[in-house]
Amino acid sequence: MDVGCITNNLPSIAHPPKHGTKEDKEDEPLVFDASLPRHEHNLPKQFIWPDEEKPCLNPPELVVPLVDLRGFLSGDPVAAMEASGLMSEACRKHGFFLVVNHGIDSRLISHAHRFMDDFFELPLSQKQRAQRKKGEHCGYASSFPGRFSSKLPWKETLSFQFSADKHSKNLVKDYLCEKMGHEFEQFGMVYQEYCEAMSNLSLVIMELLGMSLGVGRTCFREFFDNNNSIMRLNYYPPCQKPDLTLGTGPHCDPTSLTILHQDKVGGLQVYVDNEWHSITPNFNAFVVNIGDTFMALSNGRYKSCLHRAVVNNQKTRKSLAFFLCPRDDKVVTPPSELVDHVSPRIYPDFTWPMFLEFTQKHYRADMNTLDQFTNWVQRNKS
Ligand SMILES: C=C1C[C@]23C[C@H]1CC[C@H]2[C@]1(C)CCC[C@@](C)(C(=O)O)[C@H]1[C@@H]3C(=O)O
Ligand SMILES: O=C(O)CCC(=O)C(=O)O
Ligand SMILES: [Fe+2]
Repeated sequence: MDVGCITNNLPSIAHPPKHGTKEDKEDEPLVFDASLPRHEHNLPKQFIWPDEEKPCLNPPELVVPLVDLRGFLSGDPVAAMEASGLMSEACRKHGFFLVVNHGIDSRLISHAHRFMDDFFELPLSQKQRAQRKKGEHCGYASSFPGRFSSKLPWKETLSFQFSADKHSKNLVKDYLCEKMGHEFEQFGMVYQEYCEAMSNLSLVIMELLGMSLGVGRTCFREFFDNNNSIMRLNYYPPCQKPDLTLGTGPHCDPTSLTILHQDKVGGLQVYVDNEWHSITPNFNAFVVNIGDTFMALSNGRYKSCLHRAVVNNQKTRKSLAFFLCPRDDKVVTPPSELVDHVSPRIYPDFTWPMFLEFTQKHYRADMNTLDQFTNWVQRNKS
């Protein structure tokens, strides 16, 4: 896919087409309002994915390595070795692992889920106070009609920036209050606290990843110290034809590391050994996966893995995804220990803002994003 795939002006489903109508109305912007009556049996064609990408029924469950952080967090060197070894095995194969005993208060996680319900159940006009603008990654979006001309995801999202810089302590809260109004002060505070917890957990994981790659505990921790990350709330309403569409299409995360908490409904799937596998929800665990940017940082040793989200016809599904990203001025270059004549450089130097702009303005992230970005960087060099 290239720039041509990104277009806009789609028919509305805010007033669902009458049953059986062939053509949707082409004259209104598409809005996807979960509060609409869910009698819609004929999905608008833009939500119907090609046969080769439609979800498969009852995929096998992926046995995901479960990394217990308790020992490492209490300073036990043997536990640290065990944890980094488990991560190494997972990251060389499919890039996914679970972390438990992470030290994050379960009440904070529950509040974050509850406030998601409060937000996405608001009237559409209120959610649109935070409407995502064309070319930007923050804000409220529903199925991205303004971005893509087909294969629309069956979801609503709210995305916002988190900065670990000490001068940006209230960035999340201030953004959400500015967009939604000061009655969202508590909403903003919960996600400010949640993002701080995610950032701290990311740095712990980066220490273990550094150890597992033999570059030491501080290498990646320092690289992501003042991270400038993205928090995304994914809200997947029930769909009457869940076998025809996807909540989030197949992709590798372009970011560095994703820490995801999914609710008990389930729907995350990972492509391993040429087959889709489900990841069973576990409230006490975060699902962690390597992204494209960390794959480049590791000079290809660790894999950014293809995954997607399916929907169902009974229950709304929610997931909270924290996408770790380096500070804007950091150059993504693998540590020298990971580059030699046996393992030459695979990807060019880049900064995260360059890669993010590529995904927001030039290319819809899928399973080839990093390779397409590499080609784009090289074409724009000459
Ligand atoms: C940098 C990002 C772009 C996306 C959000 C974060 C990390 C994951 C990316 C995404 C989820 C991959 C699938 C396609 C996408 C358009 C989506 O379905 O939301 C991607 C996000 C985006 O470009 O908004
Ligand atoms: O909702 C999920 O389980 C996965 C979402 C995802 O992969 C993403 O937002 O990048
Ligand atoms: Fe993802």
